[in-house]
Amino acid sequence: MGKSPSSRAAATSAPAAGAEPPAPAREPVVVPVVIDAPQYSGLKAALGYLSERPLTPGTLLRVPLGRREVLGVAWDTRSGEDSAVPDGVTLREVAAVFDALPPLPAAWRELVDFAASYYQRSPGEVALAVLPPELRMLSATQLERRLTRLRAKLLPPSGAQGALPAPSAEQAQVLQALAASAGDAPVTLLHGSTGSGKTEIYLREAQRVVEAGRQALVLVPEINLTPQLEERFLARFPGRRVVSLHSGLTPARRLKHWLMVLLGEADLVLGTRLAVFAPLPRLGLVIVDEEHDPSYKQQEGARYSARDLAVVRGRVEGVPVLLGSATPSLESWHNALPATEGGAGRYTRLTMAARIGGGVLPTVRLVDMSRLPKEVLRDSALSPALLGALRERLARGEQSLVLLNRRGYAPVLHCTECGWKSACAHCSAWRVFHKLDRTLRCHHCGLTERVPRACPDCGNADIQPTGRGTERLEEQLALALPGARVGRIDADTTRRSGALEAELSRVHAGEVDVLVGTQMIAKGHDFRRMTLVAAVNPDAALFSSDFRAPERQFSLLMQAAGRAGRAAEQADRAEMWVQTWHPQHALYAALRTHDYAAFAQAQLAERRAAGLPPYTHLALLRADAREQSVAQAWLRVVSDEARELAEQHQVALYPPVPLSVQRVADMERAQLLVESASRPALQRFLTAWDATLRRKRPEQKGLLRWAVDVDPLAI
Ligand SMILES: Nc1ncnc2c1ncn2[C@@H]1O[C@H](COP(=O)(O)OP(=O)(O)OP(=O)(O)O)[C@@H](O)[C@H]1O
Ligand SMILES: [Zn+2]
Repeated sequence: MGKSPSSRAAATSAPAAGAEPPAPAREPVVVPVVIDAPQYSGLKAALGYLSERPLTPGTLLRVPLGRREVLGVAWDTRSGEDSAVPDGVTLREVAAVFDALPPLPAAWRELVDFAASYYQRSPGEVALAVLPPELRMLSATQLERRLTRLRAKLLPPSGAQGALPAPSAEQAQVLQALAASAGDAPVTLLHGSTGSGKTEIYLREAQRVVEAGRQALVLVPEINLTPQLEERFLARFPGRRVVSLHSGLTPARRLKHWLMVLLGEADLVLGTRLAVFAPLPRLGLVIVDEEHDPSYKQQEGARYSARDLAVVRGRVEGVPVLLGSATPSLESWHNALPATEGGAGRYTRLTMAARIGGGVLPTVRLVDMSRLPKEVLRDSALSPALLGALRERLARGEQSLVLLNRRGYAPVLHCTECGWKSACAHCSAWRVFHKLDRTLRCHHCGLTERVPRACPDCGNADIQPTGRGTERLEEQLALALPGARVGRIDADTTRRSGALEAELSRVHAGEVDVLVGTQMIAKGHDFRRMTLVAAVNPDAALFSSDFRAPERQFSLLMQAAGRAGRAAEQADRAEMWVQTWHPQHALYAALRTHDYAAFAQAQLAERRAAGLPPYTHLALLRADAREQSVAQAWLRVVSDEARELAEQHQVALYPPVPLSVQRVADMERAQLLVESASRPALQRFLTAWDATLRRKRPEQKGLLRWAVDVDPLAI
């Protein structure tokens, strides 16, 4: 290799082995660069910048934009495009090139391009949203300094590995099947009961890949919720580098971890949805734990599904993808059902029905609340029978978990005199009463005020809480079970960093008898002393207008039930209690028998009959404005404009409607549903419609923003 500065520069930016290093160029060339430009700004494609030498696609750089200088990524020249400077066009020059970093891999750019086109955004918006924010702040020199420091501190990781548990018979079968098919890079759905030992499968699969010199990517729903899982991974890879990637890291840490990934120094990446874009140069396997979890769907900006992108990534890179859950999403279940059973037959399905150690799943008990005398329910959310069962656990020194998916003390305060209620001034929602700091808080916009001493409308001093949240439930449990150590885990008690870990370790250490909480505690945790789980008020989801509500509720309850009886010796006395006014409901019947397959079959039949996903494909066009009529008017205009286009693509457009929580932070929200039997047809329609959306946007005075949501979670 030559020693002249220009050939050194060319060599650093040269593509991987095999390709000719580009000759030092004298004429400046045009480099396509993607930058963070939101969709509505009208910039969809890459921008051209001048560079004195060709830059490998994937190179990070800084470019001028207006009066600012922004971070960008050199992008691929599309076939037919010329890198010569076009006549009569003035292009600006690249401001700085991050030569010290390897370019982002081609597979990474392909994934970003796919996500941008599928979710109707610009590649730049997707790319910049998934790069560590800290990168934007750094100059090339500062980054180089960070890299030097990072490399100096990269000591070989140490730690000794304990003895591995011998795989159960089912685990052994699954491992064998996975090893046999790995070469075909399949997508596998691992349907394993709660406590069947799915994590052990992930660990061993990851180990196989890492030992072969490749890297494993493991996605989890919310890393902070499961510190236990991170520890298990760390403990299992001594001498290897396990790196976490999620938005809870400090900016400096997130950059450091991301750099380790890009430099190929990380053997295993454990991360949340944004980690699906981790630029691993030697990827060998993608695992998606709890693949049904709604948090895999990004809800703002580029609204991507990390689970779906994981599958795309596997295809792009030719590596296996393993999706795991005790309650798979109906989409994945449908994909894994063989065609002979009415499914799509796209994924391989592997099953682990038994719990580790041979323990059974908890007995499900339904308490018919409609039979209880009114007096009983006036003061307490807890039926006498459930209280009795909790006392039994206390007497035996076992733990219980009480689930209520609503935080705060009471969802609303009301005046007993004039009927005033604690509405939020900025949202179409009630403000929740939090007793601890005596505040009324809006869970949508965050507006927080002291509880008024008297009714703001009539001055009556008697204002009362209606309904109950976890804070009130905790108080009632402490009263009803004297001497019991009651703990609570929800978004309020865990705001302080480290608080969740502390409370969870108290639970694991047996210092809590009854744990109250929201869905945060219902999933993933490997509690060893829990023999009772109770859902206090789960009925609301039965009558929701959202077609996914039953699926979500069933999965939540089944996951919650899975926290009980995880230690085999206690499993036969483990119980899941459900307090309900509708004990006959089919959802509870399926829960009683732990029959996910039957529930899925019934739901899929309903979805097919109603023309809902996975049998049709949906997208939402959302619009926000100060007034509802303005938002809806714009939706109507762009929908009218698209009438012919929709017909041509066999896509149905529904009338605009307000969102179920119509106003949030003084913003009126409306949406329009787009539906098609064919995914490609929907894609083609959305791409063609995009021009209309941009053209019509400035014509609508008062429209604040709009966005397309492909495969929306809720409609
Ligand atoms: N082969 C094995 N031998 C002994 N113990 C095992 C084995 N496999 C897993 N375990 C233990 O069994 C327990 C349950 O396993 P794990 O947490 O992986 O279940 P899971 O399938 O992920 O459940 P969930 O879906 O409820 O999270 C854990 O404590 C784990 O350490
Ligand atoms: Zn509000």
